[in-house]
Amino acid sequence: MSVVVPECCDDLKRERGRCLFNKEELTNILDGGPKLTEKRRRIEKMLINTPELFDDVSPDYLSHEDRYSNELRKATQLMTTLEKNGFTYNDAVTTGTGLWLLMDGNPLSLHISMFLDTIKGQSNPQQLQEWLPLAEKFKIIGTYAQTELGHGTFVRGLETTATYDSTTKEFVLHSPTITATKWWPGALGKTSNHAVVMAQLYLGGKCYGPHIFMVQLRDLETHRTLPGIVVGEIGPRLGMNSNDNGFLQFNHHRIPLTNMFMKHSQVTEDGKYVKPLHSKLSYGTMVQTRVGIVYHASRELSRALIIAIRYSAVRHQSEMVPGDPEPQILDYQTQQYKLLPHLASFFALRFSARALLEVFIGTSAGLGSGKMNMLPELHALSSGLKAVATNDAVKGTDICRLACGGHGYLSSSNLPRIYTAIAAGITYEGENTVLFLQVARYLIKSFRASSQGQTLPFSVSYLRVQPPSSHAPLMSDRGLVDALGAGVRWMVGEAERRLQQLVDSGHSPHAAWNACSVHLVQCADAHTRYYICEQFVDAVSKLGETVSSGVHEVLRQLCRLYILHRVIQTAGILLRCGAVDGKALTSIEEEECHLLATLRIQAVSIVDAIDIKDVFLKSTLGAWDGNVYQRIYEEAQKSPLNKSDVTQGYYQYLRPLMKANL
Ligand SMILES: CC/C=C\C/C=C\C/C=C\C/C=C\CCC(=O)SCCNC(=O)CCNC(=O)[C@H](O)C(C)(C)COP(=O)(O)OP(=O)(O)OC[C@H]1O[C@@H](n2cnc3c(N)ncnc32)[C@H](O)[C@@H]1OP(=O)(O)O
Ligand SMILES: Cc1cc2nc3c(=O)[nH]c(=O)nc-3n(C[C@H](O)[C@H](O)[C@H](O)COP(=O)(O)OP(=O)(O)OC[C@H]3O[C@@H](n4cnc5c(N)ncnc54)[C@H](O)[C@@H]3O)c2cc1C
Repeated sequence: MSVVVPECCDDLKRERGRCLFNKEELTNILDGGPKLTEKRRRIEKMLINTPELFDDVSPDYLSHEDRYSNELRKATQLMTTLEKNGFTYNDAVTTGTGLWLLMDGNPLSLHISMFLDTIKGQSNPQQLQEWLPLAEKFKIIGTYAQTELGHGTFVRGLETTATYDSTTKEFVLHSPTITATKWWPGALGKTSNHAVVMAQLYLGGKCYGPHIFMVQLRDLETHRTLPGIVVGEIGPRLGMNSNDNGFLQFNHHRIPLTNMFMKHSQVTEDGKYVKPLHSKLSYGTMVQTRVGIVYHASRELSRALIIAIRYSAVRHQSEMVPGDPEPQILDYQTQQYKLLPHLASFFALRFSARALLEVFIGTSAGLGSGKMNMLPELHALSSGLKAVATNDAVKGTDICRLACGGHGYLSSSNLPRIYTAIAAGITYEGENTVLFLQVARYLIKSFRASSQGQTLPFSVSYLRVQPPSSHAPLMSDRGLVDALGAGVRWMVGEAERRLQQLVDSGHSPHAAWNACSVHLVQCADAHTRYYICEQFVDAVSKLGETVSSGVHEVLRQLCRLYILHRVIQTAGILLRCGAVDGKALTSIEEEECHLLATLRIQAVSIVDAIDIKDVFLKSTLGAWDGNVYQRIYEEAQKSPLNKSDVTQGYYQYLRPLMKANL
């Protein structure tokens, strides 16, 4: 059946006709300015004009091995296309385009992110000069091998050892137990010929804790595994199965002294240890990746939202008024309640990701001149935002899937794949509960420091024991954000009180910490969300002076929805600490419903402004033209089961069953 694709279906035409703001202006804001929009579109055009980057057959129909090879084919093609056209792989990552083409995890992603970032951030000048050009030109291909079968979260508990032998000036890498096997690193199984490996440094029989080493794993000509190394792939996962997550064991494998990354700590030829300025500087690559993940999560959430909101404008179901035509499902308040707060979250995360990036850049510049004081703040912010962003992206993506009813469960909607890929983000790069507990540690320390009269860093300054009282009217954006801040202060104060009470009653501080950890995680989550609200309000108010009134109004409404929704989610705490009363909550609930109806009118135009092209959305439900049913039907025709009317399975199994005398 041939498809006549209308320019765009009537429903979407009508939706777009109601747009009251300048879409291009909103696109520019999301990209970070018109120049960045223009650059992103140039990259997209170049990629769209490279047919080799697209799948002929859906990866769903490929074998495990073919999925990997197909993705590797596209990943290498992507790198050469970028290079030939004067772009870097970073350009493809920071615009999202590259990651979207490589739809389900790709075998070069660890190379272009954590492997290169470790070389840039952990090398001394000689190492940088030696390794960076090789890695940038793909002469060596690597990954980040830290997690082991027995330990992922607890980096200090890693078992892989790197023992210095001063007689040969080498480190001996060894995996003493099965649990010391490196397990999970992306691209480790079959792609990488090098890895940066986290191992316990031993000098003269003493352990100096985890340090990073550059290790060659495979021969650069034959790609065969080197002696003393066992490496392979770990098998199918929930998602991202086109990556070759791998395992790695060392059997007394020797590497030169100069292969320990020596920017921050050093080992001399005679085996002396030189301490770093801060003990956690070797965790820098993780921090940098967490910053990137906040952007990544917001982008993936936006893809799901575009799909679900366009589909909700095209899908008609049931009767709102008996006898009337079936309405667009987006007209149901419950559907708006499912989707629009997540749309607001996407904007909130995007502005917060930008603010975090600035903190990261500022802190990194400080580290360059020996200033370590911003490191705890960066660690807490990046941990909290990584956790909230991935939690919300996963939840939001699943809500988008559910909001599309049965068709959201179709692989061709692309929602399952977006979901399984981003779901891994809750676990990798620091499991979210664990990261929240790191944030909580910072909150409690800050709260205690404030009681002793110390000045607090900016992200926690609102926790000070005697904060200035809020002058903003409660129902203003600022007033509600101040109320949320008061709620977090109350929660942290309460956590501190409970901790102290447990210690006073004879518990060790560690036992007390564990006994309060559910509450502590809630404090960290609430603190991070307060920070996000602040960033959203600040960004919208700063933009107010520079953008047109239509765009400003949309941003103001989204920001308001985010705050109202957050207040309702936190109602219990806010009532307990007296920051709001029942009457205020009732009016907030009513206002939220009102705002849903207002935002619904322009919802399609808002997701259009996110400006993700169909080839990157890869969805039968979310395409720009809204031609949903034809696309779903055509995708189904591609199923290999439809190649013949009667399948082999019929002759092999079904027919014998039907003929059997049961
Ligand atoms: C650029 C990318 C772009 C886009 C991304 C897109 C897609 C994703 C692409 C790639 C990602 C794919 C795969 C992911 C790869 C991985 O998963 S790699 C493995 C990641 N592993 C982890 O994250 C492990 C998590 N665990 C930890 O980080 C630590 O073990 C810990 C923080 C939980 C605890 O560390 P310890 O050494 O045990 O700490 P401690 O002795 O208890 O001390 C705590 C004190 O140290 C401070 N601290 C901890 N970490 C840091 C840090 N990074 N920076 C600064 N300070 C740190 C902490 O605050 C405590 O300080 P106190 O003053 O309170 O003592
Ligand atoms: C798709 C994917 C890709 C990955 N890529 C890489 C990679 O490239 N390189 C790499 O080195 N690693 C990689 N990892 C590993 C990843 O970083 C770890 O899985 C992650 O750090 C969590 O560690 P874990 O698996 O040991 O979980 P655990 O730490 O065993 O967590 C299990 C449970 O225990 C809880 N828990 C653990 N510690 C605490 C605590 N202190 N307090 C309270 N609760 C706790 C957690 O909250 C969780 O509920 C990848 C993982 C995945 C899923």
